[in-house]
Amino acid sequence: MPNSSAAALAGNKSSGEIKGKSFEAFKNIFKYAAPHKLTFVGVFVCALLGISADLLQPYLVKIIIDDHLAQGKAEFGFIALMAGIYLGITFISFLFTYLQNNLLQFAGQGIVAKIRKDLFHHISKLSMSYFDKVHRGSLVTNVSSDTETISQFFTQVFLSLIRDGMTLVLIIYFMFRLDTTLAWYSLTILPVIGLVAFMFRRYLRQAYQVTRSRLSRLIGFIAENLSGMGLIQAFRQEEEQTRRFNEHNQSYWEGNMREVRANVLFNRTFDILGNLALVLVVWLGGMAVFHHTMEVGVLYAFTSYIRQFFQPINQITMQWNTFQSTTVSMDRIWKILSTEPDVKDPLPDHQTVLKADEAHGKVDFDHISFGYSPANPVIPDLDLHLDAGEMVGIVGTTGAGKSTLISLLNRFYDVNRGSIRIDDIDIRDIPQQQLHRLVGLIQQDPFLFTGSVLDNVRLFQTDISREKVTEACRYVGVHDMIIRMPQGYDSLLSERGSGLSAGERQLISFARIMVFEPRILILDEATAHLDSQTEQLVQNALQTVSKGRTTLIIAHRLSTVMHADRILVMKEGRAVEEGTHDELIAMHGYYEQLYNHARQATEEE
Ligand SMILES: Nc1ncnc2c1ncn2[C@@H]1O[C@H](COP(=O)(O)OP(=O)(O)OP(=O)(O)O)[C@@H](O)[C@H]1O
Repeated sequence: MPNSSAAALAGNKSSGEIKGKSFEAFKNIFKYAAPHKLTFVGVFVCALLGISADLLQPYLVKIIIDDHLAQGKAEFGFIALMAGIYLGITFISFLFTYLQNNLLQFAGQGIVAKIRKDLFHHISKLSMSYFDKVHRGSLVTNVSSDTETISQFFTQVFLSLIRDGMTLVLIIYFMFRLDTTLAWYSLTILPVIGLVAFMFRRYLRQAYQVTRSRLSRLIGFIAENLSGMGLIQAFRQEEEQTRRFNEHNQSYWEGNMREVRANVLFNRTFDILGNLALVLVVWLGGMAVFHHTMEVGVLYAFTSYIRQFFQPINQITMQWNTFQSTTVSMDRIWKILSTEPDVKDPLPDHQTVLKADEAHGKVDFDHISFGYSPANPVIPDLDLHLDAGEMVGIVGTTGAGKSTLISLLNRFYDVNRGSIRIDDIDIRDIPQQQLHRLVGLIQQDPFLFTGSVLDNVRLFQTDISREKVTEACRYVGVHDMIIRMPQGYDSLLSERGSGLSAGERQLISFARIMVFEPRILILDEATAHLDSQTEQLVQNALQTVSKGRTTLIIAHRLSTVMHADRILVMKEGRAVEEGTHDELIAMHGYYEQLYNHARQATEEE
């Protein structure tokens, strides 16, 4: 995964450019560590004390052997004192290692929690055009596993660099202190270690990347299947999907096994090298002891150090993989954090305040032009004006640009040419938060959050009272249904409100409108999925909700818009006809064709 993503991220840029970008990402993500500077100093001090205590132990035994036992001095008091000091050192090592781990976790988790918070907040501010381009699944990966990789960097890689780096330096120091010649001999093994580490590193990285990419494919497959479960069962695809799942599962298992085998091989090779070094030390040191040029205690301490010498090297090498995936994760996260939204709030001195309770709701689309790619306009030129409180229906063929018009009024995108004004104020001059309080949107499939009915109606704004919510629900005719639920308004709705019918979900979204009272109301195919009986219920609610609000209704079913004050007929991004239902029928034009077509379909049904 890291490699392919890095490649995707880099596109066809030169490696110099990529390195520059990675460095920038590293620098910026590292800024998150700045507030934890003191904690890191604490980690460093604790690590130094913990490791020193660890490495003093063989030295202490050396003193006991050489200065006392070998000299034939068997002073019980002294040995007991040394044993006490040994125990004390063990306790100090435990204490500082414990403190160092806790401090590092505290800083690491704090850093990542802040990155995750900023990332989520930033993503929620990005424009719709961004979500058109980016796969949502990869954003989920960014927020979950990329931040987790960064967490591993601060808690594991960083720890390894500090702890294992210092251990190595101190071991080398003690070895040279004990016997310079034997220390030099021991270090001859270093180039071999370097070569083995280099060879394995490449192989391990490849194995790791393969496993990661197979895992994300497996996760993607599960997510896709869960969201399409209804369709899978309806088309009896269970067996086929299980077969495909097994393929993904098997391939992930194989990748994992390859990674495990490579890891075991690498660790065992290191063990063999460690034992070879030990044999070398015992052989050379034994000879020296035999010829009385070295004390037995020195040989004991040396063998202890050489045993400990390989572990930190092994650890640092293993962390290299995590370090590489961290670079990729930091790149990806920084790429998101540095993305500017296309739709921006006005600068403070250009802002115009338009509060929902003070606005009239007059809307003007002044010769607007828009295309998702500017070269390919979906709406070439549209001029539409809505009076305050007017209800306008928009009909037209699929792809005529009706939903696009709504997205533009909500400022999910900005127009390429012309302007949209509410109460004569360009919507680009209104802060987006105010604009979204002014304009209420009801979509074909209303989005319900996991939470109680109460919170879904008031959108988790606890300052809105239960009474206000109940009143709104009564108003739109959904109260009776809610109180029949086991916990009434406190009943928990599952993901996207899957426990409710389409009509019930729609009525709850109408209640939201009543609670938030926007001046302008937009319904985008709000009744498309409803049977005619439920549609009637929703129509009644609509009459209630739209009273006194400027309302824009997009509908395929002409019955939904027939009673609007005015109907606009759109074709290929242009308004081709306009008038009341009767006027449009009298024109014998495109609307009449749509109407006759719809009537024929109803009769056939
Ligand atoms: N996010 C997008 N990115 C690129 N093109 C888009 C996007 N959304 C819509 N389009 C294109 O813009 C055109 C207008 O789409 P729009 O959804 O506004 O039509 P519509 O009239 O609402 O259609 P329908 O009645 O089927 O919902 C279509 O050609 C569509 O393919």
